[in-house]
Amino acid sequence: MTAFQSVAVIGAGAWGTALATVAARAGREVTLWARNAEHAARIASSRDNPRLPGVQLAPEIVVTSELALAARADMLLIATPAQHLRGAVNMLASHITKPVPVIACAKGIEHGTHKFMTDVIAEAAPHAQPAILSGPSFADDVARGQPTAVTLAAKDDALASQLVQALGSPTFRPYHSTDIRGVEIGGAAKNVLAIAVGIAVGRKLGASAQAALTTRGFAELTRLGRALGARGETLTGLSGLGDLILTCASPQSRNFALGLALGRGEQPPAGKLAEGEFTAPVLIELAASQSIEMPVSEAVASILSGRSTIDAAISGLLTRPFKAEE
Ligand SMILES: NC(=O)C1=CN([C@@H]2O[C@H](COP(=O)(O)OP(=O)(O)OC[C@H]3O[C@@H](n4cnc5c(N)ncnc54)[C@H](OP(=O)(O)O)[C@@H]3O)[C@@H](O)[C@H]2O)C=CC1
Ligand SMILES: O=C(CO)COP(=O)(O)O
Repeated sequence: MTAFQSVAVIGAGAWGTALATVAARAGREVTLWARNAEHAARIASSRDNPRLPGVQLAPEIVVTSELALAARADMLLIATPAQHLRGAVNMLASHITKPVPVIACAKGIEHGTHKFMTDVIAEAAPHAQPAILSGPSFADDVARGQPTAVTLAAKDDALASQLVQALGSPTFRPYHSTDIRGVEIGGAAKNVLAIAVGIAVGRKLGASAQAALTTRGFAELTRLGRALGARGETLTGLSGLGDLILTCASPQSRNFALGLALGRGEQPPAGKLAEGEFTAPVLIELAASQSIEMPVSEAVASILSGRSTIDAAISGLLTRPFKAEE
């Protein structure tokens, strides 16, 4: 028996829809909230979400645009884009009058404030118990019940463990942790690094370059993580190295796909959320504030902002002074 019988997922996108399926598979009573009433009604009747085509939503999942209805759940999963998470939690705040786990499922760092998702939750909803869920998990794979493992971190280890029990199943295996910041850094940075690797592949630099760039990207992710107090086992775990490996190796990743298109000189896929595009500028601001070098992320930010061409950025990385590996 779980302490959390009912789950509400806020944000009926690809990831929110997949997470609703996860919670239903785990035996929870599930409500999926969409901000748009028409979108909610269409999903409720068709059981199909255009943001996750080909996946039939389980009949027992309630789909609504009524926030008060969703907010009644024992635990809330926030699956909006990272830059919109504050807005969503602000809307929920008046409904959260007692301690309720609010799990950030978005991967990013807030523009302007440089805040990570759980800090945004804490600010926007003081009664919330913030947690973060992140790891190598494509929504389509998860929704189809393919085996997936992620990290779920909360400040309190017992709470993290209870949340794992509430959501876990043989095909969705969350590992609990108390290293909230370490989990958040991995999920945010990997999206930026995936754009870089996608560019390299789009430029046909070869599999060796793809491996080198992924590895050196992990080195800078680790540098920032250590500076912000992340644990080694988190950075080398599912939410760090695990998600980086996944996202840097497959065009199924929208961030990798964005980089691939840029590298090929093509238009990026339309209407697809690539969080790394939004995270890049704030990630390098954060790194600079910690005096941490993140050359790969810097290159991505300069390409995306138009400050540098792809060829100049690649040349800049390849002509960096030789140094000891760390
Ligand atoms: N897709 C994936 O494989 C995975 C995604 N994630 C993370 O999940 C987060 C969401 O991504 P994903 O679901 O893929 O993105 P999608 O683009 O598929 O969906 C985003 C959802 O957020 C909603 N939304 C947008 N703006 C707001 C807002 N201001 N307030 C409330 N809801 C809003 C959208 O509503 P509307 O439809 O009305 O526009 C949409 O339902 C990202 O941070 C991503 O990194 C994590 C793991 C896997
Ligand atoms: O976070 C994800 C996989 O873990 C989804 O990756 P993209 O956002 O790059 O599609």
